[in-house]
Amino acid sequence: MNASSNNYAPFQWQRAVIKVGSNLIAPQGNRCCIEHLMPLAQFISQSRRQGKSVVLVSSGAVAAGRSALGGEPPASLSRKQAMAAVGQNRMMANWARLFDFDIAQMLLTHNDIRQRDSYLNIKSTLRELLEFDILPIVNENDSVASDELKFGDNDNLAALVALVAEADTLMLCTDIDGLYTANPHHDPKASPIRRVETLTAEHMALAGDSHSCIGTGGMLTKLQAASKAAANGVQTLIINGGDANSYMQLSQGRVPGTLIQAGQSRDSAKKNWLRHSLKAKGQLAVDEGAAKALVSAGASLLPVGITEVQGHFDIGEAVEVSFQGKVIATGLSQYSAAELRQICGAQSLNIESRLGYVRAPVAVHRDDLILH
Ligand SMILES: Nc1ncnc2c1ncn2[C@@H]1O[C@H](COP(=O)(O)OP(=O)(O)O)[C@@H](O)[C@H]1O
Ligand SMILES: N[C@@H](CCC(=O)OP(=O)(O)O)C(=O)O
Repeated sequence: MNASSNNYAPFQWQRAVIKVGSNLIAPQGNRCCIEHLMPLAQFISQSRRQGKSVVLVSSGAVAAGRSALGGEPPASLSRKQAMAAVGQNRMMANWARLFDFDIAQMLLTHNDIRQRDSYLNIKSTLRELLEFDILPIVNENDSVASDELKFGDNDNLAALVALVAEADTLMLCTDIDGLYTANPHHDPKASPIRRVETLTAEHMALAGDSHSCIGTGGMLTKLQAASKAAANGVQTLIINGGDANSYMQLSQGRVPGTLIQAGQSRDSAKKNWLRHSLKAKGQLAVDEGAAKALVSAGASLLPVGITEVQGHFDIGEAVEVSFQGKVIATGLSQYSAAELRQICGAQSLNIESRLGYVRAPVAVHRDDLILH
């Protein structure tokens, strides 16, 4: 299972979701501390200057808010939620001090990602923020999420954000430099595992709990997140996020910590998902111009090119796109069938006058569409 990182091609990434654990945000479990975040903040700034894009998933709200509510570890869910309400604010203020560009806060629950309409809203918001070069900072909406609405841990949340944000890489920044053969805090003989081609039950069995009472999930949730990411064509790095050397290695194309490779390309993962997991609920017939734009120009489908809407579907459901009776693409609709019937054939500028609002300028966004 162990391998040296030296024999591999340089490490590359273009869009990463970087997740930072509570242990780095508030190491003593009560106050935000900037010390461990400086190297990461510099790495993010430098990567953005090189044209890469980053979405940050930041834990630490509960730990950062603890001191305001007595300083003890939370004894109940409501205490934890109140701590998060205080700490989220502190944490964002801390991040704002580290960057000289705009940052944006996005607080999500599991339900928000599960539900089709809010899923598309999250996706569109992320797209807009990244287009304007704003750094999205995501956390679980701890003060509203009850158990059944919760992700519970930010490693798995970050894996889902990586899919929604169309990232190629998930970086889990923690207080240890990667996966070891056992928890090194308990076993001095533990040795690091540098590269994993395919995660197996054997790897999962190596992962134990967190040694501190600040982090949630320990190594197991990181491997679960990596497994989700790999299945969707996203590579995962587990690194020591407080160590400037990790980022230096990354900027030299080397792999610090543990790299868990993607199981397949992102394109084929997306194709499989759209083809096999989602059943099309309707059909959109399009004119020749729209068909050409989709097939030859890699464009999104605009309402103006739709000539007919068939079936009953809701926002975010899958639809087939056909030209002259032949299915040419499948994608997720930004509008319901009823809405599309009102705006088909209309220029995007006229969506508002027909519907009274504009959810999106396109009917099916290119990122949510595969060609047949
Ligand atoms: N096999 C393992 N390899 C490395 N760390 C492990 C392993 N098993 C358990 N751990 C624990 O996981 C911790 C990291 O997880 P956690 O404390 O939840 O961090 P974070 O707050 O960054 O999410 C490590 O500090 C270590 O105590
Ligand atoms: N949403 C919680 C973090 C939960 C969590 O997964 O924490 P961690 O294991 O430190 O990433 C918070 O902000 O405190």
